[in-house]
Amino acid sequence: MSDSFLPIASTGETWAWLCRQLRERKGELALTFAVGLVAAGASVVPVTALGRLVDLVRDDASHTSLVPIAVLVVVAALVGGIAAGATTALVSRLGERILARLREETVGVALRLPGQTLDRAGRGDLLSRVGADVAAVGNAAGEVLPTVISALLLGVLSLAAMFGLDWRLGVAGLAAVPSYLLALRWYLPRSAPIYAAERSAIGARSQLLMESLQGVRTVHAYRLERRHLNSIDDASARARDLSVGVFTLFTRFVGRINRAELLGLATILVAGFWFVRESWVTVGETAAAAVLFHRLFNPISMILFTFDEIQAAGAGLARLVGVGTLPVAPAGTAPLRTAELTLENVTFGYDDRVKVLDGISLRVAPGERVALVGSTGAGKTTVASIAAGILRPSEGTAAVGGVPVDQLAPGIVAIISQETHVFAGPLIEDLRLAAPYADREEAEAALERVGALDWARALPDGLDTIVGEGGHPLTAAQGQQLALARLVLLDPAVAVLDEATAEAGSAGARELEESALCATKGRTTLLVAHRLTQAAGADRIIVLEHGSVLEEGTHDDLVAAGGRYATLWAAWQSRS
Ligand SMILES: Nc1ncnc2c1ncn2[C@@H]1O[C@H](COP(=O)(O)OP(=O)(O)OP(=O)(O)O)[C@@H](O)[C@H]1O
Repeated sequence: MSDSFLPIASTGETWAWLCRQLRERKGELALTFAVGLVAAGASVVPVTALGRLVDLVRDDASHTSLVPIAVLVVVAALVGGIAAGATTALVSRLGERILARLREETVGVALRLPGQTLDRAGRGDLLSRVGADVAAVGNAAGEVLPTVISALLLGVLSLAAMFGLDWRLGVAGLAAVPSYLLALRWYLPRSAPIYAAERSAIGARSQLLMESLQGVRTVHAYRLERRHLNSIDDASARARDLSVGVFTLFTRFVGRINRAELLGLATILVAGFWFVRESWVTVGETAAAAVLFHRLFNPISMILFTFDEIQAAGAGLARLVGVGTLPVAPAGTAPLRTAELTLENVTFGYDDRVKVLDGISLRVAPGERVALVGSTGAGKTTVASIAAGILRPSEGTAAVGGVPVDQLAPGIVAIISQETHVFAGPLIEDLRLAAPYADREEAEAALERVGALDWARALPDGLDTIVGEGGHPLTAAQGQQLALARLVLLDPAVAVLDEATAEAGSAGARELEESALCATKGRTTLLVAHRLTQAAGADRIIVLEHGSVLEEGTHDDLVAAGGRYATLWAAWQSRS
């Protein structure tokens, strides 16, 4: 599976998105910029004051003439300190807000993506975008960006100050720029592939480690320890060699930067010497220009050394903005007309090559309970997903009361799929996901209806017990009952149950069947039945084979007809 099935925004799209965000926050941006300028300006002042000081000392000025300079330096230091802190806070706040918006947009789109898109793309890609990519952009927004922006402002203002001292000194300062650019031109094309190789080697090592740990029983059983250790060793060695390569390259890059610094400073000093001899500038001005330039060493290095992080953040941003470019159908709003579920000539394939459903039509009357039966791979889950609006048919329609399911307001159709999820948190909140305003009595009533109240109350903190990942463990059957209780609270007119009891062992299965029956009483219900007792209790049964309807009728009719269902039923009875 390609890891980039979800789109990645182009550079143009990413910039356009970023500019839109910044335009929306013009005021905040202007304030950040203004405070940043004050901070940079305040840090340039003491240096120019130093130049003035040198000239005063050379001219044997009186002690009192030094006082205003000392005051200026102290005030500039205070203002600079405050403004620099404020700039960092403002830039990170701006960055964090934009990032929060991006994360909300991405998750918002991801949650409304059609199931097929997510299945094809692989959830891993999406998870790495909202996880690792958000972290990379967050790091840039919170730490790298404030440094870079302050450094850029300081760089521009320092150059301006050098030109302000004397244009010739400014030109001498500019002379170092080409060496920096050359260093970057040497480094960037070399660093990108080696960093990418290092990242993938580290990824491969983690993958190997994870596989070995997850499959540790198999590894022990087949005595594969040595072989696994050897492969992990090899992968580690590759990652280590690449890391050493990255470090070597970086050290050589630092050498080039140092060379550029040396060249710049030497140019200013030599040129300054000449300018002083020609009486174009004073010694103090030359000294100030040299210190201004020297003070740029740190900021420039910071910008250059964070280039990789900025590149990673840029790539992450493009991946996040890319998710936002996916077309997502707006949530439906149509009200319920009648609770009749219909599928008409529905054709569907997970990919373009194989048709999984081939022109299926079925109808579930209001309040009717219809069971779908068929061998593995017949297409039952696919039909259920289409009926619930999780999958969209390639041809035909799935509708409730004549309205396509994707146009219906939320809460009219609900599905309990094979993967019922217990969300981490108090059990009662898990229930309230379906109905946020439900009170404790309603939640308890829902649990009671599905026969789960007794065990829920018996949990260590009753309904307030933390369940889900890291919380009190629930059995698979309890998880199913919780899902059924959520369905009761949501109170949909149409319920689709896909193997709601399949998880349970045979002892608990009957109890779960009973829970499912109670939860769906009075609702139009389409039920994927793997246990034929569930089908036998339904009003009508539809037998699917190879994506088409093979038989349809009541249990008694189908048994009497002696067809596929009758064979399945006979086999089921002899087994049980
Ligand atoms: N996400 C998917 N991507 C590709 N093919 C899929 C996917 N899900 C199901 N299929 C294929 O579609 C066909 C129908 O699967 P479906 O799960 O609907 O059948 P089923 O009758 O519910 O089977 P089971 O009883 O085993 O759950 C099968 O051939 C299956 O391999």
